[in-house]
Amino acid sequence: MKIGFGSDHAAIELKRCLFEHMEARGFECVDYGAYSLDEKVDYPIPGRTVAEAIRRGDIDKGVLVCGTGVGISLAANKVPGIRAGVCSEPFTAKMIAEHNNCQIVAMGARVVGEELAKMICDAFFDAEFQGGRHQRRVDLISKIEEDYGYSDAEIK
Ligand SMILES: O=C(CO)[C@H](O)[C@H](O)[C@H](O)COP(=O)(O)O
Repeated sequence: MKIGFGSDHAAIELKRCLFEHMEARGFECVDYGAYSLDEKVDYPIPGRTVAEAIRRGDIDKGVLVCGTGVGISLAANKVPGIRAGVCSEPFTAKMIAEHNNCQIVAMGARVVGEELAKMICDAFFDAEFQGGRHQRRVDLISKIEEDYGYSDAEIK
């Protein structure tokens, strides 16, 4: 499993911490920025970058962090086929994998501390999509993209 990491300026340190944690667990990890504490990076940029990397098949899943996790997940969720969920505890992280088949877990660096964030990551990556009735619901999410005509849009 190859995991992509992205953050804005507010969450660079948490991203680094989670990157090192998942790398130590044996996952192949790729850092898509932000890289410097000196530079402001608007959250839609890393959110879009990581989501598009998943859509292209460059990586399998992603971890996105900004101040709250909300802005960066909103951006990622605009990319067709991508499902990102914001989590501030491990139970929801397990559920977004098992029920929602999310490819991205998002967190807020101004919301969760490092140890809790690691537990959230572990819960997400240790869980598997359960299919069954959940597949029907995920398909209904995809149908929204189809009905609006952007499910097969090319990456610009
Ligand atoms: O987008 C956000 C909320 O969903 C994030 O919290 C951002 O990190 C935040 O807006 C950044 O704010 P800053 O005052 O520019 O550091």
